[in-house]
Amino acid sequence: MSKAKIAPSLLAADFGNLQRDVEMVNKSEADWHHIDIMDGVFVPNISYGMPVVKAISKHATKPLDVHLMIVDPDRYINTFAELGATYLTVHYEACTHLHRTIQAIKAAGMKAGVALNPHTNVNLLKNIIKDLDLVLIMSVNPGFGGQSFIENSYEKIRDAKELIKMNESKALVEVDGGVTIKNAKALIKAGADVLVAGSFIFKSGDPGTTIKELKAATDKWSIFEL
Ligand SMILES: O=C(CO)[C@H](O)[C@H](O)COP(=O)(O)O
Repeated sequence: MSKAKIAPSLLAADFGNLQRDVEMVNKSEADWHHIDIMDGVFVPNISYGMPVVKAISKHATKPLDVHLMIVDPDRYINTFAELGATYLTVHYEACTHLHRTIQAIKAAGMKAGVALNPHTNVNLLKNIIKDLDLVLIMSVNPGFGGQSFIENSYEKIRDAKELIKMNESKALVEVDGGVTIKNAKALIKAGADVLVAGSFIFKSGDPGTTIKELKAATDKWSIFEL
């Protein structure tokens, strides 16, 4: 099996020192920059918008993994392509015409992901899974960092992996919310390919070292213990 990727969530970064924190991720052993866009409508919080993503993109040297927690995401697909997003993930619950949205993301040159809220059944993706590059299992209710991990997420990760396998999809399984070094092993064992971690990394005393430790631990589990 391939090694799990680490995607630090910049939602937990110090916005007064955003360039410093983006450069810390550049220099670290993390794989992607995870960028959370919240509109105050789909989720009860507003994070940041295009000017901030533009500033992140200017300094980031790793793939931008953009998670849209917004209604009607089709309006901004081309904008995020221009801003340099590698992955663009929309919410299943926010898309009336999900197939059309996914095709538009791919036509704009990005990899397409679908995120599922904690209550949303993974099997609802059955008819679109072959078209996806990423399935994002939300392991907290989206909108805020620093929440507790929802335990039934392990089962959803297993379900997503099974659906991907059954349909010969190449989609990666990403998990987001309440991820720490304590649950990382179980998440990888359940089938997670990408771990998003915000508070655990940025609220630690030394984020670069925390990423290194998380990466070292996940590499070990990916190779030797599963
Ligand atoms: O999408 C998100 C919130 O909606 C965040 O990426 C997620 O919550 C990560 O934060 P933390 O690791 O602090 O839980």
